[in-house]
Amino acid sequence: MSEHLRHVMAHARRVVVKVGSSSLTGPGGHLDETRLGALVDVLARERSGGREVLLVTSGSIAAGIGPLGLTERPTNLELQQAAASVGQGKLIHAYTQAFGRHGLDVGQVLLTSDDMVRRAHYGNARRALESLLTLGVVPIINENDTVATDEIRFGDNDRLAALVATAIAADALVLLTDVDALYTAVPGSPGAHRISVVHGPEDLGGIDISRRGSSVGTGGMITKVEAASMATTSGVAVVLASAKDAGPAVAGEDVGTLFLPTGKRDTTRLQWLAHAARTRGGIVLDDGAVRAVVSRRASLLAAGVVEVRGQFEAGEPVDLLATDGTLVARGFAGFSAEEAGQMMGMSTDALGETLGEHYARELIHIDHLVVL
Ligand SMILES: Nc1ncnc2c1ncn2[C@@H]1O[C@H](COP(=O)(O)OP(=O)(O)O)[C@@H](O)[C@H]1O
Ligand SMILES: N[C@@H](CCC(=O)OP(=O)(O)O)C(=O)O
Repeated sequence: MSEHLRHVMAHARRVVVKVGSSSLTGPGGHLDETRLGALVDVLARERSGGREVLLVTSGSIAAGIGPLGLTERPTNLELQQAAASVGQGKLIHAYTQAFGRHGLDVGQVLLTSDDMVRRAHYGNARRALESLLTLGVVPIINENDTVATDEIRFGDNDRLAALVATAIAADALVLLTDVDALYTAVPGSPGAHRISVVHGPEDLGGIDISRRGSSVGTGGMITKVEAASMATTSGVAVVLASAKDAGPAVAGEDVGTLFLPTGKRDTTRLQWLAHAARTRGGIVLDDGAVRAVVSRRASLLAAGVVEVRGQFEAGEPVDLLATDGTLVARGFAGFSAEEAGQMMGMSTDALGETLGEHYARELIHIDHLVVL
């Protein structure tokens, strides 16, 4: 049924593939080089077929469990950092060797959440990835778990993979895991059946994704569905499939679950604003302003603002909230928090008369806004 939709995958030129810990490590907390090698064979074939491939790989912590003599995935941060330090070395060594057998070089890219959250860093990470691709190198990306702290870490690579895919304007994102698709309920439970295509958020109502995933993975299905939604709203097609089905999934065969793109590709600046930006403040809109911004795609005028929260400077990202606290949009503020506080509730004419001509304009221009 979904075969004709899979051409999105079959024709994708730039593909981000993410593989989970449970698909790369065995029960004793050691890397499973056979499974890793099988994945690399698929990716190398795609590369020689002319596609650009980036790999986001989990498994640093899981692959450090055995070598450190631990019996299970550590829960405290210091041990996770140590396991990641040992495991990441083993991971990159295994990938270097496996891709090397195909005559391909790999480049290790370890990212922290700051690299995605701060705009200058985001641009820097994007340029580094582009440069590797231009040079024909396969980027092997993971979170920098050894220096990540609880406060700043992504924690799961599903979201990181979606951010990477949008940042480098990939055509497709393939999430490989230990289950063969998204199911309507926990796989194996009565009546649970595979979902072949998700056209948009409306197809996800009533699906049970609450159960935690494997003992070595972190996100479970929740973070995968969130990552898929993040990527598809930015115009990136997503396939969720078993790592065993990596070949057919990347080739666009009817395996796993295809999430069709729902949005168009925004400029990178607006993608960053929507998904990665960390805000220091918010602007609360009355109901009319919410309708204007969300439904009519109008600029935000000071007249529709009822509260200004936190501190921000002109040009910084801010949250736009409804009066019930719902996040409805994000934008680059046209004025600082202090100025916005003085301007709120005033018509454009009144702003010009009381504060001066400089203030007689929108608080956030539509070109600097993304509706969420
Ligand atoms: N509705 C669902 N459909 C498919 N899998 C689900 C669902 N709900 C929960 N899961 C669980 O999500 C797990 C995958 O998540 P996780 O273990 O974090 O994978 P990874 O290590 O690949 O990131 C599956 O093993 C499965 O048990
Ligand atoms: N950066 C961590 C990834 C943790 C993670 O997301 O794991 P998973 O749920 O298996 O994708 C690691 O390499 O262990």
